[in-house]
Amino acid sequence: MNNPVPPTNIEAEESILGGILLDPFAIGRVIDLLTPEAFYITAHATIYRAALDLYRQDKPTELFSVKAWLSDQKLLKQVGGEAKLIQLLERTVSAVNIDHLASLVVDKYKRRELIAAGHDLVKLGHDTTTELESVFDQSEQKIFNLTTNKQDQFKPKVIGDCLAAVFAKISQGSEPAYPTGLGDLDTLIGGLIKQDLIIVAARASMGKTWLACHLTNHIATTQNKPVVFFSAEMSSEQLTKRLLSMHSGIDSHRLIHNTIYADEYETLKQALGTLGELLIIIDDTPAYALTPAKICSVLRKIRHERGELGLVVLDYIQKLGDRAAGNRAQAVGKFSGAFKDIAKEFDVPFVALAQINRGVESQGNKRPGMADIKDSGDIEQDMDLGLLLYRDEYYNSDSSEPGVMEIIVSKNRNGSVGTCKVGFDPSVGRFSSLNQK
Ligand SMILES: Nc1ncnc2c1ncn2[C@@H]1O[C@H](COP(=O)(O)OP(=O)(O)OP(=O)(O)O)[C@@H](O)[C@H]1O
Repeated sequence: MNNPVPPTNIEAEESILGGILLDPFAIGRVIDLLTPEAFYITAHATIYRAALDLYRQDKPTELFSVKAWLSDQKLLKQVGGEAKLIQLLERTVSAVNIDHLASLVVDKYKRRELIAAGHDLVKLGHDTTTELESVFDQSEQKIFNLTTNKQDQFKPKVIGDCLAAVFAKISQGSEPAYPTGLGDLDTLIGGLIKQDLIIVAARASMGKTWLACHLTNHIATTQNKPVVFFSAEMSSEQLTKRLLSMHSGIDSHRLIHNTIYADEYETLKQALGTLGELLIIIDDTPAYALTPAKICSVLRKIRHERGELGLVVLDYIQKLGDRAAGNRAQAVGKFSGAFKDIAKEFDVPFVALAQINRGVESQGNKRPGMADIKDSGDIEQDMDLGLLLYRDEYYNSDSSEPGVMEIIVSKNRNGSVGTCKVGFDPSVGRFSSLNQK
């Protein structure tokens, strides 16, 4: 196979360096974007490194200083001597376009990185001594590292910059949180806050998925932003039927079994219309294939095509990863850490459902606590908000509180803890605020 010339933009590299030699303030405009590694020509990277070092020492980056620095480091000859620096300077008229030129150089650098990652993937593919799953994981990670701009997004900021951003948000009245539509819960938690990892935990069949459907539907309806539901538990068909049941009020079991009554068709059609308007995106990749890298790449694509995300939901955390692995708590902890990072990176609330240990059944008071979360690992530290669900009628058929779900706010980094009660109809997954009845 012939080796094509790697993507480069030598002219832009030269103009950037010329601009830096010409204008003492120019480097400050590209320093966050451009690293020395981004230059294809080694001599260019060395000259840029010299300028960076001078800039960090608060020294000018003009010809004489750069030449002196290179000479002191015995690098002047290597980069082509003083003649090279003069040539760069003479070819440049101004540094006015330096930011744009930097983005062109970075673009080519990332393409070269992609090609290098491609070669690594080929090597990984040939390495039959490594388990296929690990090969896939490593491959995804390589691409993930390339496509995330975490360094750019999370670079250190001086407090003045933080204050400016904070003030802009306050004066725009920008919403840091999305109401859940359940008044009492919103009073306690102040809505679902962007960048928070929210864990909704309960025993099987308590209503976690229904609550996730409610939040999905409410945020998609009120915020008009994409809500992405990763359903490792149910197929997209089952989940769609759940959402359709919420909208139509038609019993979910009958929808699941495709046995609706003739007089329900009209209602069904209306529900199809309203639900079809919402930007709810279901990803039912099976649990074994659903890695944080995969979640990120799906979210990145959706954000690119549809704009800022409103909510991410995952059903459910213990279903992911190698379930036969020895240390499940560690494995689950790895996921919760990754979900917190995703919430931050995408500036979105991330709701992850979680199972509760069976042990809670043997307690006198069957209301779960944080310690009851299965394979809890680091979940407790990673989460910003912990919601534990409890229904008395789940345990007592003659419960004095039928149709009521308790939402126990057991951890809340941004507000109070406590319990609120909401109305819940499990046949159609509808939730209501009891105080507003
Ligand atoms: N059509 C229906 N009529 C009555 N109850 C229903 C109906 N559909 C679902 N349910 C009830 O809703 C509850 C299931 O809710 P959901 O699936 O949200 O629970 P979950 O906590 O996510 O459970 P799991 O972890 O098992 O998935 C169960 O108690 C089930 O009996």
